[in-house]
Amino acid sequence: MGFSSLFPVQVAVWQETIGPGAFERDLCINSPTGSGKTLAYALPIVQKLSTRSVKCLRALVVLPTRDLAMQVKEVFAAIAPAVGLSVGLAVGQSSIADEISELIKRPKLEAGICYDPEDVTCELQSSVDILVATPGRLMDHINSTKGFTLEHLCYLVVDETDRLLREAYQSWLPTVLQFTQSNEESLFPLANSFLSSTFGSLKTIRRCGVERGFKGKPHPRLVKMVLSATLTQDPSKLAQLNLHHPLLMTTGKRRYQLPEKLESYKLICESNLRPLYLVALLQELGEEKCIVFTSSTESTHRLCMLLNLFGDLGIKIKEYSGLQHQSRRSKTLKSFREGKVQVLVSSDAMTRGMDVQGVRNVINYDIPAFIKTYIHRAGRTARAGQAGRCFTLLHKYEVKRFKKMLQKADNESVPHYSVPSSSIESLRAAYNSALGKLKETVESEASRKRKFGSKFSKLSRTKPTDRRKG
Ligand SMILES: Nc1ncnc2c1ncn2[C@@H]1O[C@H](COP(=O)(O)OP(=O)(O)OP(=O)(O)O)[C@@H](O)[C@H]1O
Repeated sequence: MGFSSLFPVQVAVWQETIGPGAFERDLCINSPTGSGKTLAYALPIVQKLSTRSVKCLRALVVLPTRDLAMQVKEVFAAIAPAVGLSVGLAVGQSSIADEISELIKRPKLEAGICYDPEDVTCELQSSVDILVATPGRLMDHINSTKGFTLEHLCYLVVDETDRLLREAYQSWLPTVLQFTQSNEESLFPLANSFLSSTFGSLKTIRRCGVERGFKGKPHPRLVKMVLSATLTQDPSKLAQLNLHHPLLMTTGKRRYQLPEKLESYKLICESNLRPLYLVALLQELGEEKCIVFTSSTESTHRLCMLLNLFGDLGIKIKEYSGLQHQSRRSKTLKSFREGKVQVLVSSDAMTRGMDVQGVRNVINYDIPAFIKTYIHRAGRTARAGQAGRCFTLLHKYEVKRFKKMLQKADNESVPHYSVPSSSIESLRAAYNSALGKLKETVESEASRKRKFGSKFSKLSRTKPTDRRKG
């Protein structure tokens, strides 16, 4: 990967896993954004699985979004093949059938011998050792994919834990924990005897061990690593993970920590002039890659339209939000990574975990409601020890709240950043004209939607008749 040394969190996790800690405890890792948490868990898992002799699904990494899962898969893909391990992705990017064919190996068709695809006794095997998944697709495979089993799972990583614990996501967590319980408490006692009679089937036997540290826990137990830059320390939430002697690994005394080389600034302006200040700031930042965060998908859409109606700013600006289709979002992200787009206007879809090289600036167009959100948004810059800046546009009445919020991350003083008033004045005419055009665009978009909506409802009303005809 071109890295010459490990980052502190990677060294610490290595010590607790491959080093003297020997994976004896589950790990709760709270380390700032961009500190290298992905490799911190990927390295020991790959190291540990490098000696395996039979291929089966042994490590599962769960992430809240598709883009994030794809990013993490790339990290595993960079190191796992070197030791003969395969990595799979279950995020719903392709059809379920395509995904199944990537994840499950069917027995080879020998000359003259056919297998019955409905025959449950024919041995289906995992094609992957490590699976990176989003909760929804994971549940689809657990519920319906033949041959998909968590029976042999040894490692579970819950990345962006606080985000994943916030929602049930079809009860993926209790389901995974249930399927990795001791076999002695198996919900399907008959399945065990059936499986053992199947020729050549592989079994992982989890027993309630009596060894030191394993009392009352199945052994080999499922090792868990949970991570975030803002990891919850609420015991009632962490209890859902059923952790084994959990060890909290953290960089500072505080739960919230900003990257060392991040500089935070505030820009004070009237609410109605925010777009003007934003454009003036973007012009000052020039060609530098920048992410502008808004508070909702709708305001992301409107702001991006407005910026693009400003006339030729000489900056390529695109929208990235949960309102868009995944393929469109992925395309935009690719262009941003490649530097073909300089500014991304984003809703909180981009807030967590996304790692794009060379993002020098983050702008909070809307003040984040919580320090957690500030940390994750700001953390899209100043990654991997690089310098970065986070600007927050504020109304004067918001300054006090903002200061209080940043104190939670030990950030006492946030300097003012001012843009020259001459820049603001020179943009006024373009702003007024852009506002006029925006109104027209929004109206025409709304009427297109209405037309499409009525066509769609007409279609759905005619569908049963068509079906009857057909
Ligand atoms: N040992 C290393 N040397 C140099 N760069 C590294 C090293 N480890 C990781 N990186 C780089 O650091 C960047 C941040 O890593 P990563 O995305 O894992 O951070 P993170 O801690 O998970 O951040 P977040 O909390 O925002 O998800 C990535 O671009 C990664 O390639």
